[in-house]
Amino acid sequence: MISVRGLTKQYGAVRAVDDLTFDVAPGKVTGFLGPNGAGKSTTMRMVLGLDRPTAGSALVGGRPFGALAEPLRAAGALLDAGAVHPGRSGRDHLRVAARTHGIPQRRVDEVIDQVGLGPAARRRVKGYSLGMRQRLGIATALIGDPAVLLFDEPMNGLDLDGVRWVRRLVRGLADEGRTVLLSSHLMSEMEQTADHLVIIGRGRLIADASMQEVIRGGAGRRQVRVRTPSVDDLAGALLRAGLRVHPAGDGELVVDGGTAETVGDVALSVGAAVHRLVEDQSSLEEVYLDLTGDSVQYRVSDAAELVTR
Ligand SMILES: Nc1ncnc2c1ncn2[C@@H]1O[C@H](COP(=O)(O)OP(=O)(O)OP(=O)(O)O)[C@@H](O)[C@H]1O
Repeated sequence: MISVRGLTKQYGAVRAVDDLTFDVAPGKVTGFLGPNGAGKSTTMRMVLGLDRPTAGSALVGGRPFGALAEPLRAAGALLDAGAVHPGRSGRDHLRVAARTHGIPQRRVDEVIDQVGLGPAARRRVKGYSLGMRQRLGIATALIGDPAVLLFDEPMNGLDLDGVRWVRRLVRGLADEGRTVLLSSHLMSEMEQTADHLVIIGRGRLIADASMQEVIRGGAGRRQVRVRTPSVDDLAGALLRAGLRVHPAGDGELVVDGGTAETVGDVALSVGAAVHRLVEDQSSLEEVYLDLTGDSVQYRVSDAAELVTR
């Protein structure tokens, strides 16, 4: 369990994290989302005691990370996969991490297997691809067999296979009852992986809800597609019920704003047979863009303005 209360970080004039309060529960994958510069990494660093909060607190298992007797056993993290001594082999890096934290050396080979580093573990890190560095970073996070895991952009630099592997890995870790906080800009991956979402913008909390709730919250965009042999009757009844209706041809209507239940009930009330009824939910990407639209710090249009100045 991670508990964040009133967490705030001020860097000079920049309020990187602004009065954040949320919990990350065990047994779930919690996605941590926000535009560039929203404060995700700074929050994770404060959870791990790598940055001192200006105000508020971040606790791991009820205690500040810095106060934990065996920190790597309590929480493991992938923050910056580049932060590894380049002259060491991956295996040596893991051996040092294990030795420093009193973790049995057998864990080194276990995590090498777990992340699929294989024979590459004996090669120097400076020859690693970004994907191999990510795997090593994840192995380091796992070495203490921790109850809490924080992964900042673990899919960066991974190919499709690697991305799917991370998805299965984090799912498995959550299913074992661990607390998993995962940041990623890959919305479709997040939609498939996370159970719960914490969304921030400009350091502030925008949403803290289950994936279902967040996506349903985008219900303004929800559309229902209905096919009926009685297009005119049904369209008229839906309009009278206050819904917006667009004919989509081939006996199909697209209804804005309603749910499958309301459209089905209206059809029943006018005796219109329903041959197909589908609710198109917004994608996480659409809902996310709506939610964070006001808090995006850097926009393509801003960059274009800078170039033309
Ligand atoms: N050490 C620092 N000194 C000064 N400002 C900082 C420092 N670290 C972060 N910031 C600023 O704090 C804000 C939040 O940055 P942070 O890296 O936490 O965002 P993020 O959500 O992780 O972004 P990204 O998705 O781009 O990784 C940004 O405006 C950033 O420039």
